[in-house]
Amino acid sequence: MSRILVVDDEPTICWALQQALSEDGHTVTVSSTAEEALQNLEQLSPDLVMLDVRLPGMDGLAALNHIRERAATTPVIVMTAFGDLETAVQAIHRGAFEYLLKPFDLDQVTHAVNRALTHSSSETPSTETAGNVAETGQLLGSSPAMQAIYRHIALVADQDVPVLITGESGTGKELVAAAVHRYSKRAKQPFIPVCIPAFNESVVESELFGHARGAFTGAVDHRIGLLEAADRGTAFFDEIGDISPSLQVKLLRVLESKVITPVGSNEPRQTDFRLIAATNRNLEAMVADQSFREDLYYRLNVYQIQIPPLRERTEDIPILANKFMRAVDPQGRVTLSDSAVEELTKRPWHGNVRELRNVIEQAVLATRSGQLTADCIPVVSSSIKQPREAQPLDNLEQTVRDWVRHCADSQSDGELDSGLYDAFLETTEPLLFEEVLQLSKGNRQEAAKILGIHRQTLRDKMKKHQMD
Ligand SMILES: Nc1ncnc2c1ncn2[C@@H]1O[C@H](COP(=O)(O)OP(=O)(O)OP(=O)(O)O)[C@@H](O)[C@H]1O
Repeated sequence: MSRILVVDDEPTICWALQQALSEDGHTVTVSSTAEEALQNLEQLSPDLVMLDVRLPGMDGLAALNHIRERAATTPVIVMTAFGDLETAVQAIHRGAFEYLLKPFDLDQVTHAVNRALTHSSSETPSTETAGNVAETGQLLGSSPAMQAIYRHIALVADQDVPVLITGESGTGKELVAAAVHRYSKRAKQPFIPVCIPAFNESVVESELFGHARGAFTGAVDHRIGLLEAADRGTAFFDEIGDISPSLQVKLLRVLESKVITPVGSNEPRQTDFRLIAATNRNLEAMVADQSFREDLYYRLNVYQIQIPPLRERTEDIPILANKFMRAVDPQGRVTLSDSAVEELTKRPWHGNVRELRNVIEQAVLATRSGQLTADCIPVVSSSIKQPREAQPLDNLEQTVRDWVRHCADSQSDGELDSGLYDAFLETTEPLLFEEVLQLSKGNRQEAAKILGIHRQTLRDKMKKHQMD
């Protein structure tokens, strides 16, 4: 079958790989250093190299460069137990076929090996890199979950496809989006965060699409919108699950055509941005209950990166906590005690890394000694509390939201006709009055008092709704 060269200094890994791959009929040779592997490369002429990153002497990434120079078409699977974002990106950019995280199960290995052996050389990732881009907003964490995220970022960065990042609030979605941009071919162009729900309804279109001079009072000049500002770069759409049905339609059109028309203009303009979207909502469920357009969902969700909540990767807490401490205490006067780490690991962190950062910053600023102990950690330091149980009011709120969306959806272009307010009152007022009249045992005066309106107003409204 095939000749496979395994380069790893851990004898148990070499043994396990040798057993599994020989069983599949491959001939396996093992080297414990990169130098030895490179010496034997030509003679062995392997069909595949499996290369560990941390090796004594020359490391795996440096060895990868030499392997690519001497055996350009031989696929290389890079393996690591200590992955960080830079390693993952470097491995993929230097032409690794796959990036496997240890510990791996043997099925995973067999699958990767088979794919690598049957790949066409065009599948090998490009070795062009976006250059050594500055490490701003560094992503930290060494948990398996974070390492898997580094791998996703490395694999998708250069592919220029839309990415959907999901995860609870404060898990680092924007940081991941920025990293995808930073390692992409668009890195030298702008990264434009766009949080549509944060805009006032009246300005959202001019913010997104720009406006022509004189389009409305105060529009003294032509102004380009955020989507045009992102031209040749990346637009990051935060909170995508919270945009109105009519904007969903407009956005879909822009994504399909890559053309925008500024408000008050009839000159469409091309814009070529890469789309990265993020949400803390369950978009699949929203598609199922028709509150999010299915066609838009498929357009956004070409590659998905899910970020688990911090409470599911508590291994990352010490490194994050230390980083946040240094931000407010650059001289390193305060240290983190074991009891503090233990306390931090127990917390539910519903506000995730953002909440951890706030707690740590407060604790460092409040501490009088050189050490943060468990009792220095503020108890409730964030407004984000345990999600409460669903209340009847939540259903009411949801019903109102669904009703508005339903009205918009029943219009072909998602635009709402006027008269929504009256239609809403016509549906809801009779129900409200009925319930309150039941409470007051039919006594209208009492009902009006409960409602907080005048008796005559109640009578008029009941008449209007033909409630006699
Ligand atoms: N892995 C990480 N390493 C270092 N800092 C992190 C990490 N994850 C999150 N942070 C920090 O936590 C804060 C929140 O991150 P970010 O804004 O990216 O979260 P988000 O998921 O986009 O939040 P939201 O859903 O509320 O918009 C930021 O200060 C960010 O720098």
